[in-house]
Amino acid sequence: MAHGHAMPQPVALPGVSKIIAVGSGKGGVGKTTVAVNLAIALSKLGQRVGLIDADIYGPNVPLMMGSSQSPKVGAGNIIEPNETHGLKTISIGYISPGDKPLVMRGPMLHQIIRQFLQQVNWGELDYLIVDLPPGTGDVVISLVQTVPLTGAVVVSTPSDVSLQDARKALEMFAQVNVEVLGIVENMSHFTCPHCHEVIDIFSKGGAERTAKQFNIPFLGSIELIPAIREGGDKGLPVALAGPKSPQATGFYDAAQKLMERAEAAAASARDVFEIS
Ligand SMILES: Nc1ncnc2c1ncn2[C@@H]1O[C@H](COP(=O)(O)OP(=O)(O)OP(=O)(O)O)[C@@H](O)[C@H]1O
Repeated sequence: MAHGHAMPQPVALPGVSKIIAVGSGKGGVGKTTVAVNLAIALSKLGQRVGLIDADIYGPNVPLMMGSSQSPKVGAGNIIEPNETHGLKTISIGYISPGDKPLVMRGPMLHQIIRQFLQQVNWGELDYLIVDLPPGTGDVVISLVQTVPLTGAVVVSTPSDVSLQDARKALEMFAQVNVEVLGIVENMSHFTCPHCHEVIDIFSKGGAERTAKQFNIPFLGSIELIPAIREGGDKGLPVALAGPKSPQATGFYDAAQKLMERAEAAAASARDVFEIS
């Protein structure tokens, strides 16, 4: 380590075994929908799961989770996360609700991310999922400076514009040394409920091809289904219906694959730690 002003070293959160960031590059591709449903699927598969809404400017997790209580702050300024649908969650939306835009500088953003990680009473968790904001890497930098990440999931639609941004997200994670555990293709195709014809609204298969090209696991595709949007708007994500629900199976398949990848990544990180 060089002398002088050393970069802050990330420190693991006691009790939290894996931290996974969900990013997309492009907004509106369903990143929060995927993060929330993956988190619920993991929890229904027996994992203890927390969810951080790291989108400070446009927090959507409270609406999608149907939770809005202000979190309690206890001794030592420790924040109690909201417990909804079996998950522990924190969002700036719980603290500053309403539609007022939040204006803040970079250091404040960094501070909030640190607080969400270190000052929330997460307890024992198998997975802490972090829903990243779309766009630039500010929050990712705050994250990697604060805690060691197990890896990231990149969400994209199959359209070329979305994939172009997904590739940027892949490069960003590579730059900060975060392993991408997989790509999820969202809004993959639409099955007409009347004629059962499959319509590829945003094209199809592009995310899988991108995954192959970058040698990254493909975690699966999620159909464009009105019930997924309705579930999000009502605060009752479709994954709550369990793995057998036709609308939720895509999320459960992706959650299973993610668990395998995350276990492998966590195990190899432990090996490196023990050797060094
Ligand atoms: N597979 C899907 N089928 C139907 N609707 C979907 C699907 N995925 C997402 N949506 C809907 O698309 C809209 C955008 O999704 P979401 O808010 O999750 O995107 P996002 O990428 O997190 O956006 P941003 O980060 O820019 O706020 C929401 O209304 C959501 O319910």
